[in-house]
Amino acid sequence: MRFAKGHGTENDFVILPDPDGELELSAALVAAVCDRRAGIGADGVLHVMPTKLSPEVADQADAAEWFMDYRNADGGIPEMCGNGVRVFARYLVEAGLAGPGEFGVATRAGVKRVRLAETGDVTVDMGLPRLLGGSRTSVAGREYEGLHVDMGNPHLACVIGDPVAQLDLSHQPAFDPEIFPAGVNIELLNPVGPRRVVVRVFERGSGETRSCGTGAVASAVAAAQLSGETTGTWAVEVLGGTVTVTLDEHTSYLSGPATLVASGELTL
Ligand SMILES: N[C@@H](CCC[C@H](N)C(=O)O)C(=O)O
Repeated sequence: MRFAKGHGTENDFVILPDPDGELELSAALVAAVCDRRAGIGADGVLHVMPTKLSPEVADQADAAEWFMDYRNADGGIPEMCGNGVRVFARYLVEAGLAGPGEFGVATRAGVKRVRLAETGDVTVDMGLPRLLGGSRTSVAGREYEGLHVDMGNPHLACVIGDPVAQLDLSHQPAFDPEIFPAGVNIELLNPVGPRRVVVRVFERGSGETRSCGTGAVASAVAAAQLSGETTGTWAVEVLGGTVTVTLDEHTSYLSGPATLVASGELTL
């Protein structure tokens, strides 16, 4: 099986091209590939499928030739991955499956338009975040309030007073299973300047990651709400670098680097 490896601000992915839709991608296979000791190691898998051969998104085939069938490291199947779609776009262009410039990618959260800039950054139109009220988490015995933000996938974005650099995110933070019956991605953030935040993320199905694109947008939304703003551009510092989030009345955009680092043959 051919593979490539890539990352967006160190949110890393194994890319599995499957142009004929032949790969049986079980949860066990995904978990084995993502294993950082016995596999290649990654936060998730980007399974590259022709949209028209993928029944769950075949209705998107007119707007997007390729479907990002994203899987979490534990084999779970989430709706969307913001950094994943940027790395997916980079792969499509480098593999000659899409022309440079702007195009659509099919996802379980609908078609996402991506744009590759000459600078190397990839921008994705992430759609309008949905604000669904408040909830709480607790990390190592400390309770935090947050905002429930739906980015296609669920987020709880918490602006906190404690320095995020000192948090212990080695265990799953608690959350309310009545509000998040399918689990949730949890962001903890400190505003550190005008429209600038530092964020740590505990991802559903992957644990703490060094970046999360949907989480970066959810974090910007939470920071914006705190400062009484609804539009503008936020710098979101994550462990793996910095991404940019722009909020406007109709949608949100996520921009940052997306890089391929390896390719080869997988023998698992
Ligand atoms: N890293 C991703 C989000 C991946 C999915 C998430 N773990 C979930 O289960 O919803 C991103 O960049 O958005």
